[in-house]
Amino acid sequence: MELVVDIGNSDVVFGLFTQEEPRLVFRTPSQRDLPASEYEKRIRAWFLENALSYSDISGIIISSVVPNLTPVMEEVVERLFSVQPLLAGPAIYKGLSLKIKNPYEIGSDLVANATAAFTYHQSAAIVVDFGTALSFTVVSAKGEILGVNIAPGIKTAMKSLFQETAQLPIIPLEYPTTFIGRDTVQAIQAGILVGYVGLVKEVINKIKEQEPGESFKVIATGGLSLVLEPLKEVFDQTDPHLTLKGLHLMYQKQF
Ligand SMILES: Nc1ncnc2c1ncn2[C@@H]1O[C@H](COP(=O)(O)OP(=O)(O)O)[C@@H](O)[C@H]1O
Ligand SMILES: CC(C)(COP(=O)(O)O)[C@@H](O)C(=O)NCCC(=O)O
Ligand SMILES: [K+]
Repeated sequence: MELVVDIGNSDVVFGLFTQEEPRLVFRTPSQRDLPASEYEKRIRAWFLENALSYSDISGIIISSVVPNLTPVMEEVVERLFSVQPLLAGPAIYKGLSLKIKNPYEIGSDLVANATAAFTYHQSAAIVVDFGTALSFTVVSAKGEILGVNIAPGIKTAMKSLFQETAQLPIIPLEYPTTFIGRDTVQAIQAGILVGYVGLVKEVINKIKEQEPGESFKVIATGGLSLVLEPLKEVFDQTDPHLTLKGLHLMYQKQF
């Protein structure tokens, strides 16, 4: 059984794989200042709750877009499982070519998204990841990563509005039923959620305009991928575990 670890800016997500779909997934906040012992405690609790045994883990891959947490998590999994983890990075990006300036700059989570999209669909793809950042990873029909677009994630935009103003509250991320806010919560929901639907559509349209020869599948993933209901019709597929699955594929492609 393989353990896949996706260290994002909001959460660390762990997935256990024996086949294409993860058997179990565990999500825990990615706090940059926590010691290894705290993450070890959380993984131990997860294994205990699910009656899993450490010796069942035969391989591990870690993707991290939070450099401080990379050595912490490497230390934890080596100690718990006595397995040397593979670290997702340019040395193991197999099967995709990167048409970007610097392969070390792109987030390994985004390469994992592209790997899964291209492996499953064998077509050009735009992967929209609704994480701490909102990202668009563009893959050609030849399996080249053409580039990435990055905007603040939905929750990140909402939190920064709260932090930068005296009177605006944190609001539930629910798509509004009215587009003219009659109280502050409605006003922010209408501004952010309706605005983000437009942002996503416009970025996808511009990507398509720039690459008229490609026929893109549009795939959504990330913790907030279901929040913008009107985008359902824009996405060919929504897969909350796409990044984990891409990392698992990346692991398998090494052997
Ligand atoms: N099922 C869910 N429903 C609502 N929010 C979620 C869900 N899963 C994750 N989230 C939230 O979505 C946000 C983005 O999560 P994620 O995509 O894991 O971000 P990152 O990869 O940047 O850590 C986080 O604030 C997370 O708590
Ligand atoms: C774009 C990201 C911030 C997304 O991270 P996430 O929202 O999943 O935490 C991350 O992939 C990253 O730090 N990338 C490096 C910059 C780049 O991909 O060009
Ligand atoms: K992510």
